[in-house]
Amino acid sequence: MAHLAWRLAQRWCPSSLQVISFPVVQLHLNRTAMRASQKDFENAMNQVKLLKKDPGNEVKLKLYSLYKQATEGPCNMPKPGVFDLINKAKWDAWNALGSLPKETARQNYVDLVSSLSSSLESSSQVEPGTDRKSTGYETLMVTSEDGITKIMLNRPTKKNALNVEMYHEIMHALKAASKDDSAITVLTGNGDYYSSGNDLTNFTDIPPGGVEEKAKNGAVLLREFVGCFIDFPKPLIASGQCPALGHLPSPSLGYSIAVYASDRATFHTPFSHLGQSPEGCSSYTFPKIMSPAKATEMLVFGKKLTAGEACAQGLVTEVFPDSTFQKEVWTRLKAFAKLPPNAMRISKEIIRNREKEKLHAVNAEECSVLQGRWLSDECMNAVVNFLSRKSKL
Ligand SMILES: CCCCCCCCCCC/C=C/C(=O)SCCNC(=O)CCNC(=O)[C@H](O)C(C)(C)COP(=O)(O)OP(=O)(O)OC[C@H]1O[C@@H](n2cnc3c(N)ncnc32)[C@H](O)[C@@H]1OP(=O)(O)O
Repeated sequence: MAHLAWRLAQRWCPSSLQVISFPVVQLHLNRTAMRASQKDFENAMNQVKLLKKDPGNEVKLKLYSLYKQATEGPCNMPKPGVFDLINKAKWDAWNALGSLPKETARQNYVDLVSSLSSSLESSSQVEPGTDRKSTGYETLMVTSEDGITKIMLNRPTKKNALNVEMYHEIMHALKAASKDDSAITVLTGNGDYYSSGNDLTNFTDIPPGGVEEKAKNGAVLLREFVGCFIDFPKPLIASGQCPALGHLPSPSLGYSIAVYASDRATFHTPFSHLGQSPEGCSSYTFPKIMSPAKATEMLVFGKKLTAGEACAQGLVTEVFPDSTFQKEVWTRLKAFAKLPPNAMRISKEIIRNREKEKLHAVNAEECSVLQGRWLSDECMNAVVNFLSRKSKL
């Protein structure tokens, strides 16, 4: 119903920019006479994150375009290439709003969310505290409270696999967190996986330059992504209650000053299974943190570690019982966040700085090796097997 309503709602009345009358939408016409405040807008953004059912791509595009129009005004970004399907769809949706005033876009956004909320139930499955200050990301929930910026991967139905958009959004969120007034930053995941690593569908949309161009772009993206972790100036904590697979564990484990895991969490870097090779500087940091022999088991043979094993190996700082995980970890984080922020920054700097150059060099080398791996039959077969539902990890 909401879906249909919003198809109709997209037919703007050019003069007033109000929506054409339709039962569900009509309910909101009275509200369009009012101006949504910034607070209403922020509340609506939070509400979107709590929707239990996915409202579908069409509505999500509408929400995206209204959000962009409300916050940035008319689209003046260069149009993405035809093969960049997702970004092109987003660009088209935003551009279609033309010169719609920011205030009207804000009001329409609030009305759209209100209509969705009344037809789709709100979720009760998100972690506490996530509704306080979300910031319009598509794949993340970012909140900032009590001196802590929390970046939560938020594609739970895809086990928080990192699609290209998520790579970009994490980089953006890290850059924003490095400048905000929080003392510490926490990286976590929503749902039953901290992350399932690189989204294997990233391998599917091949640009005009073919797989070679795809692999080259992938290596550039990965290098930049890992570089953001290397350069991140504040204390960064990875907090994981559930399995962490592949990609994200390595950069976030290697550069976090603390890793908290529940006794349900596992750590798995199955690079060889996928015809790939270590990344996130894990080829350098893991043998240093663990031992070369244990790192080999993990990075070459893809041995999965329990949280307890990872803690014994020094990859994880501390393991908490699953039932009390959130409470215990957040009590601790809140205490840390009260420490003098500059002192923490400087302490992190002195620990990490002498390694920085080395880490950037390792990152560059790993990305270059991976670029070759992505073109190999071993890697292509593994991806095809997953995508054709023949294999899972
Ligand atoms: C040239 C490319 C450029 C790319 C850009 C840069 C890339 C940098 C890459 C750096 C190297 C990274 C290495 C890694 O990350 S290795 C790890 C890769 N991950 C995997 O192989 C995990 C695959 N997933 C699974 O094995 C299982 O899904 C899992 C065990 C995680 C969970 O199983 P479960 O049965 O509980 O759940 P489902 O399988 O039903 O999953 C639910 C839906 O989520 C989708 N899903 C899950 N993980 C991924 C993934 N990694 N990529 C894409 N999609 C994923 C799954 O397909 C289901 O979707 P549907 O509901 O639509 O079926």
